[in-house]
Amino acid sequence: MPSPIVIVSDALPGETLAVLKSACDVRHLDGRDRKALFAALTDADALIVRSGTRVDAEVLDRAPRLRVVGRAGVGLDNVDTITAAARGIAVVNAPGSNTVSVAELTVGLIVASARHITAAARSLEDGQWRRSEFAGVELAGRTLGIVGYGRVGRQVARRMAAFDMRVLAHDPYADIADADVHATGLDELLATSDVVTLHLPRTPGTAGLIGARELSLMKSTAYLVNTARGGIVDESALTRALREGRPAGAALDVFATEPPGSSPLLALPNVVALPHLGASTHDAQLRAGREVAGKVLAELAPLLSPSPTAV
Ligand SMILES: NC(=O)C1=CN([C@@H]2O[C@H](COP(=O)(O)OP(=O)(O)OC[C@H]3O[C@@H](n4cnc5c(N)ncnc54)[C@H](O)[C@@H]3O)[C@@H](O)[C@H]2O)C=CC1
Ligand SMILES: O=C(O)CCC(=O)C(=O)O
Repeated sequence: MPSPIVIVSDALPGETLAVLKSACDVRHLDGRDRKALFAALTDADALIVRSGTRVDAEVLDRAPRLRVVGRAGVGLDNVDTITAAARGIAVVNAPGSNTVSVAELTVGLIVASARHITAAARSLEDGQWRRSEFAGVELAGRTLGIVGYGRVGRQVARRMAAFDMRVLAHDPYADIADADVHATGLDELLATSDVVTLHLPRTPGTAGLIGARELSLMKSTAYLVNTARGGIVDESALTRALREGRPAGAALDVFATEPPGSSPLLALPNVVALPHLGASTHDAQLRAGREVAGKVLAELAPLLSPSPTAV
């Protein structure tokens, strides 16, 4: 029996690739090259992606043999799960694999915002020594508002409570029962928080959740941190709001379109921008790779002989 064909269209750890190669014919390409992706999918049994490959109906149309799409990470907003389900294609991901990495990056962005770390570092690299301009604020005693109290939101709450912040959380679907975390409505959270951090998925229901009205509720001294998804925030409204100084600044790991090209957000002095690094630790990538490889091989089991290397 020929080995099943697995297309890998984003970067995966060597260990994951080795596991897949022990049982499958693994082919690499850059998933942003749609032409190459379409051509490779004609005889593919599995496709493994991260956030860089859009797996829409057009992609699935080109893949008549596809049994499984593996998402080496959490967010499934780049995969058309409805079309996949209608065609009997399994979609598997690795929930929890990168929770700690995203929470730790979020802590970094909160501290960087409160203390102007990136702007001050850039200024010194430019040969300037402007200490008073970069005076920040302490986080202790101030209020953190968490929108989306799932895996990442909870880990951020724990870590920032250790900074002695008062923690609010808004999540219509979660049980917010942790001591020292106060459940609130979204508007109240936006109006009272010194830092607002987003940890919810991008879905048709959350796209544009943070728009002009919501931003206008924030304090002029507050910061918005987004390590969730770009499309949750209306970027045009955010650009206008940041130019007007309400909120005071934003730290963004994610953008509505990635890479964000010439987004005006990148040129604003009160924006800290990263190239979607929340899950980019060796630890998280190894966990995500192991989990997704195991799940993909399980879906391919009927095509495998002899049985695959255990993962
Ligand atoms: N920057 C990065 O590299 C990464 C970003 N992410 C993003 O972070 C998001 C959260 O990840 P997890 O915590 O693992 O997901 P999760 O599924 O554990 O938590 C998401 C929470 O959002 C809540 N939620 C849904 N709609 C909401 C709404 N309208 N208002 C408030 N809360 C709402 C859900 O009830 C859930 O509790 C992912 O969906 C993904 O988009 C995840 C991993 C890496
Ligand atoms: O590593 C990636 O592809 C991004 C991680 C991410 O955003 C996710 O897991 O949802």
